[in-house]
Amino acid sequence: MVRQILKEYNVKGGKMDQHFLIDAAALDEIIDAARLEPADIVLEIGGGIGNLSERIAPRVSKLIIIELDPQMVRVLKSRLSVYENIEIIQGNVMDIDLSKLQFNKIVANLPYSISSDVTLKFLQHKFDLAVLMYQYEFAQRLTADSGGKDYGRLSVHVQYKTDASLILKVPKESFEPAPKVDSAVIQLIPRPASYAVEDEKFFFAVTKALFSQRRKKIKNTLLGSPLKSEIPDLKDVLDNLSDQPLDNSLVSNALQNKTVGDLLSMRAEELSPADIAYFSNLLYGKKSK
Ligand SMILES: C[S@@+](CC[C@H](N)C(=O)[O-])C[C@H]1O[C@@H](n2cnc3c(N)ncnc32)[C@H](O)[C@@H]1O
Repeated sequence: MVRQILKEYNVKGGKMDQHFLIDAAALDEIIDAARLEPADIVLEIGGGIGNLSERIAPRVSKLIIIELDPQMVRVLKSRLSVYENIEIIQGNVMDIDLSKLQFNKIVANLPYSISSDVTLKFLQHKFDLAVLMYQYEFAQRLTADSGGKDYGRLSVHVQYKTDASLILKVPKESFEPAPKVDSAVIQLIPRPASYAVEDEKFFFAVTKALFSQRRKKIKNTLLGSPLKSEIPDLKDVLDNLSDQPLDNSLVSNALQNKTVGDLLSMRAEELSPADIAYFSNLLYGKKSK
């Protein structure tokens, strides 16, 4: 079906991250995961030839599609003309102010070159649920637990804001043209974190600093990081906190009965998002405001 459409409209794909999902079962699973309701307003990034869009539009009150490629916009307009509830915006999602659009769900087979930036952009907005296709390795990073190589800054950021689950692995053969790598569908459900963060901006800055040198011990990483510009006497602050016991009720199993000094001699990937929030709150108290 999708191959036929590509032929009919003479769409080759390959440029602008254009890999079209041809597996109907995978398309249906994406739709199921979005738990679409008649009142939903869905934002789709990269409509392509409309293979996801045509499954979304009949089930919701409105579908807003942002698509970069004018050729794809023409195909979308031609193929989806029967639906009166679709708004197509031609442009780069990274240049579009999403706060000007009203939507409560996001469904997209994303352009992989902007995976990180567009995900962080989504997380600045309010929405109920997102179902997003990523490159498989990237999807693993989003859902990774602390302790492994996939766990990093992005995992902390995404898991602080949402419950993130990998719901489907999609092999490269499910796309036309096939990309070089496999993909996976992630469901994001925003919710308040179970731990407190005193200052979000500072928490993100600490997280970024912690993972800037993931093989080094935390103390050395921080002292060589831009965090020094936020806390000029960072070395003294860390030395003075060193003997302070961590609050067992706020930190993960890996940090039970440990001191700040013990934490500083660990590596960032050993800290859970809650541990990083706890540590960032400690440092925030020492930051000159
Ligand atoms: C992986 S394809 C997905 C197409 C289709 N939705 C599907 O599932 O088969 C990504 C789509 O995003 C579009 N695109 C690429 N970069 C974009 C950007 N920065 N903003 C909006 N759309 C973009 C491409 O033209 C392409 O149609």
